[in-house]
Amino acid sequence: MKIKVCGLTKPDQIEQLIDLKTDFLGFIFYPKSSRYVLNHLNADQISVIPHSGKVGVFVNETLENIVKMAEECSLNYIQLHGDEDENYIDELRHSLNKETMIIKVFRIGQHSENLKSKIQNLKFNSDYLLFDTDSESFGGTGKTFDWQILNDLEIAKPYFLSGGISLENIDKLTTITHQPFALDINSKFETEAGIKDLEKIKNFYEKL
Ligand SMILES: O=C(O)c1ccccc1N[C@@H]1O[C@H](COP(=O)(O)O)[C@@H](O)[C@H]1O
Repeated sequence: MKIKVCGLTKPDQIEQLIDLKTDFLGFIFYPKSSRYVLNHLNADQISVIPHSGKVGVFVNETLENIVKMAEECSLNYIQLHGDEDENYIDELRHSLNKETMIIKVFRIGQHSENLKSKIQNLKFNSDYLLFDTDSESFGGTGKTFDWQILNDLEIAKPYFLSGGISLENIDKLTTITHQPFALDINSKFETEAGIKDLEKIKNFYEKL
């Protein structure tokens, strides 16, 4: 199973994660987040990171800004973490470089009764799905959702599992029938927002 480490802000930590063969490096491009990458790194610094799994996380951002950031930062994946609809994704697809993949997020909360029909009716114009816990801040809360909900869905795309994944709950992964393509870890592996605890991440790799 692949691993994405999200919310990166520090060049030395990015280097260490590359040495650990981390599959995806996640950068938050949501200005309201405490992990907003452009407060720490500029576009050139992100662009030269030697990795083919650079993911930019956006929340209800304009198409123009996403395309600009994708180009300037040489992003390989765009993670749409807001309320972007299928028309928006179609437009984005046509505006992005052909090699750039799109990950559409479904935030699962208390009002997710119609999630099943939403997923079943999708045109699936994204390349990947990502399931995270819903919250007012959109993500990065460290809270999990009930993973059993996934057992009730037909998931027609490879998906990232996210939302409060930690060393403590990773054992429960076996209760999910359709296994994730990748695990997305973030706030449970930090000493403070945007600063990763590399020892914890190494333990996580060993536990998998
Ligand atoms: O991390 C953030 O600050 C953030 C802000 C807004 C949208 C998404 C964000 N992060 C994403 O949230 C999930 C889960 O994180 P956590 O493990 O619950 O802390 C992850 O996909 C991040 O990409």
